[in-house]
Amino acid sequence: MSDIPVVLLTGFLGSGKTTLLNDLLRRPAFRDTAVVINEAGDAGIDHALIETGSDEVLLLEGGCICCRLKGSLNTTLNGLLRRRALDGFAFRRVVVETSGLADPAPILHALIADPLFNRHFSIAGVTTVVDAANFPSTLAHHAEGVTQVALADRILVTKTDLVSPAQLSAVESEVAALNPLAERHLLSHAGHNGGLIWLDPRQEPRPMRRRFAATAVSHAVATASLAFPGRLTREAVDDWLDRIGDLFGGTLLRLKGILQLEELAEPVVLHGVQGLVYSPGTLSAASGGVTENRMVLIGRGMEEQDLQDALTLLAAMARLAA
Ligand SMILES: Nc1nc2c(ncn2[C@@H]2O[C@H](COP(=O)(O)OP(=O)(O)OP(=O)(O)O)[C@@H](O)[C@H]2O)c(=O)[nH]1
Repeated sequence: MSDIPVVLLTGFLGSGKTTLLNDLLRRPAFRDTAVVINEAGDAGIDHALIETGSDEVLLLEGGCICCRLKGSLNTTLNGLLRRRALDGFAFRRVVVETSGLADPAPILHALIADPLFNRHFSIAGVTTVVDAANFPSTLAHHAEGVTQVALADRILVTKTDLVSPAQLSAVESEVAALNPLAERHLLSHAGHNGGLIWLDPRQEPRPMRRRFAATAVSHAVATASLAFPGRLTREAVDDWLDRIGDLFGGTLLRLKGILQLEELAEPVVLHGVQGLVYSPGTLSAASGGVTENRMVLIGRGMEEQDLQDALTLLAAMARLAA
């Protein structure tokens, strides 16, 4: 997979996204990063990153590219590709800082649905910043805050310096309940850990900590994951995707999988968001050596048992085809 990896950086208003980004952009290892910023209502970002720049795309000191979101994200990313071809703006990865009020699901959905995006880019994960000091009130009042955590591959808890150990532990429990599988990091000052925004570029779903994990969580977000042996046919996978599409429709927020297909030596990566599924390609043996099947499902407003049943069905199909 030689596409340009794109990380979505989400997190509620004021959680510390820009602080982390500023830190990331100062690191030599991230010189060739393009940053897309959703400007809507984000006055602070102007000061922090683009200051007086009136151009939509700005070459930052140190070599990173900073770009304001104009129109859709897809248009902006394609504009970046054009600038790369015309002006030689070289970049090898993209971080998209979403607005603090954004639900990442429709953003991922729009990217996945765009053939042009899939030709040039691939989704390298969702990093969500959680403000330890304000998380309880964010959860109580803003549904976007729930989805931002539920869909994350990596969660960075900021402002741990502003809360007591008991408060922090309550926040950690809430976060773990919403998303038991995401990698979590506690930051005492966000700016010192910007590099954590970036996920493992292998773009695979995170390894399962347990062979089977399914959790009923608050806010009606359920997560289930399964690692299972065997090989599947393409037809079996299509059939399973049709079935879970009929069953869950838009309530299935996210699907991530690595599947071993009968026809292919290397495992196939699957991404799905709100009913739409795509495969960015195969995982080379060099980038992980995954020999089993892995699937993660995240849904909203459904029974945990439904997700478990869907995964059990897929595992049964693999056994039949093995
Ligand atoms: N004490 C403390 N302050 C932090 C930490 N991380 C960020 N801040 C502060 O929190 C405030 C908001 O940080 P930003 O980085 O602007 O947050 P943001 O998520 O980009 O905010 P929006 O643009 O509104 O979505 C700033 O004053 C930061 O200095 C942290 O870990 N500890």
